[in-house]
Amino acid sequence: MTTAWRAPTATGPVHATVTVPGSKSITNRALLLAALSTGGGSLAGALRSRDTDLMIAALRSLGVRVTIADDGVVRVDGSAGLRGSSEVDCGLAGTVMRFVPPAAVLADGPVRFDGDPYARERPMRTVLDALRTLGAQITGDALPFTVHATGSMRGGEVTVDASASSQFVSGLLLSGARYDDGVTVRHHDVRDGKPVPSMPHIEMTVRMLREAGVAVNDSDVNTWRVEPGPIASRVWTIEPDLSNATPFLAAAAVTGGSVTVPGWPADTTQAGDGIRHILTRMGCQVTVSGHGCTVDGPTALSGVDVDMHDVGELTPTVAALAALAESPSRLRGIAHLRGHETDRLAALATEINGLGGAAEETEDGLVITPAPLRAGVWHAYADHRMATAGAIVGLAVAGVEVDDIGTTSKTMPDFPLLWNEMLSPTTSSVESAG
Ligand SMILES: O=C(O)C1=C[C@@H](OP(=O)(O)O)[C@@H](O)[C@H](O)C1
Ligand SMILES: C=C(OP(=O)(O)O)C(=O)O
Repeated sequence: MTTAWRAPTATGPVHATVTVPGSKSITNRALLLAALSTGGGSLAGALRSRDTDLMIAALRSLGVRVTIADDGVVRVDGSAGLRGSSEVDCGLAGTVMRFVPPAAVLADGPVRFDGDPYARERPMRTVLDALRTLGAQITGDALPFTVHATGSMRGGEVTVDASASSQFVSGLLLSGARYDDGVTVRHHDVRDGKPVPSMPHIEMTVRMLREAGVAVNDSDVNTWRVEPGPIASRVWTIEPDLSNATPFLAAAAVTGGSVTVPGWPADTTQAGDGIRHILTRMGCQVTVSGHGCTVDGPTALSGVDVDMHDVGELTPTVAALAALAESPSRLRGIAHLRGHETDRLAALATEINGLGGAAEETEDGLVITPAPLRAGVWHAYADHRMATAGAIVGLAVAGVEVDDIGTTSKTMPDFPLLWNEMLSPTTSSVESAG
C-alpha cells in the first residue's frame, strides 16, 4: 500500500532541534557481527526500521536468537551455530542482500534468498561469484538464489570488481574471520579501472571488525585482508544516522533557518558526515559542538560542483538542494547510483524536471540548473531517499505531493512525524521514537 503525502511548505525560517534514530549501516553491521561472535552481543541505540527488521528476521531465520528489550536494547546470540533449510527475505535492503549470504555459507544446510521485485534488479553477481571462488556452492546469479551451505567455508583470496558497490567488499570482510583461511579481497575493475564507491562504508566495516578483535590489514590500496579467528562479543553503541539527518539539516539550508541534530559524533566513518562540507560550500554555516551539528542557512543557496563518489547516499538530499539553489550544480562520480534502490540519477532528473526544473543526467551524475519549480507529484520509486528529497523540495514549493512517503520506513519510519514536528511553530525540540 502506498501513502500519498502533501509535503508541508515552510512558512518562514525553520528553527528546530531534531534527534534522529540510529544508523542503518552501523546497526546492520553490529547485528551481523554479534550473530557471528563467540558469545553474542548487544546493541544500544539500534535503528528499528524495515532494513534493520529484515536483518533481524534474516538472522532469526538462520537460528540466531534475537531479543529486543523494552528499553530498545537488542541482544543477539548465534553461538549455537547457523541453521540451514531457511529462507531470507532481503526486501530492498542492500545491507541484507550483500552482507547475509557471506554469513549464510556457514549454515548447516541450504539458505534461499529473495526480495522485493526491484531487489531482483540490484547487482548481486559479484558477491555470489566471489563466494563461489572462496568455496561456496550457489545456484542463481541474482535474487532469488540459494546458498547450498555445508557448515564451513574455505575462504582465501578473491579479486572482485566492486565499482558497482562497496557492499560487495564489506559483505565478504564481515564474515571472513569465520572462514578457515580468512579472506583477502582485492578490487580490480578490468574493463574501466573504476574505483570502489562509498569508501567510508568500507572504513566503517574495517573499524567495526577491529573493535570486535578481528585482525584486518588494509594497508595496500584496494586490498583488504581479514585473518581467521573469533569475533569478540561486545556491546555496540549505535551512532545517530547522519545520512538520515541530512533532510532535516537541509531544511535550515532551504529556509534560512537553523537546525541542530544532537549527538553528532566527533569521529565517525559515516558517509553522512560529508554533508557538513557540502552545505558549507552551498553557503550554510555549519558547526559541530557538544550540542550536535547545527546548520544555519543562507539567504540564498549557492549551487555546488561536487564529487559525490564517496558519499553517494547523500545525492538525493543534495540534488533537492541544488534544484532550489540560485546557481547551477554538478554532482559527479555517482554512476553507481543507477544500481541503488532505484536508478537514482534517472529518478532525480525525472522528478525535478516534472516540477518544471532543469536537471540533466550525465554519464556519472547530474547537472542541475536553477529554474522555478511548480506544484506536482514527486514519485518516490520505493526509495526512502527519493521520498525525503521530495519533502525538501516541498518546503520551498507549495503543492508538492510525495506519492509514497511510506517508503521512508526503509530506514526512518518516523520521518513524517519528525518532519511535521520540526515545522510546527510550537515545537522546538523533536525526539525520535526510533
Ligand atoms: O555498507 C553500507 O552500509 C552502505 C554502503 C553504500 O552502498 P554503495 O557502495 O552501494 O553505494 C551506501 O550507499 C548504502 O546506503 C549503505
Ligand atoms: C543505497 C542505500 O541503501 P542500501 O543499503 O539498500 O544499498 C541507501 O540507503 O541510500
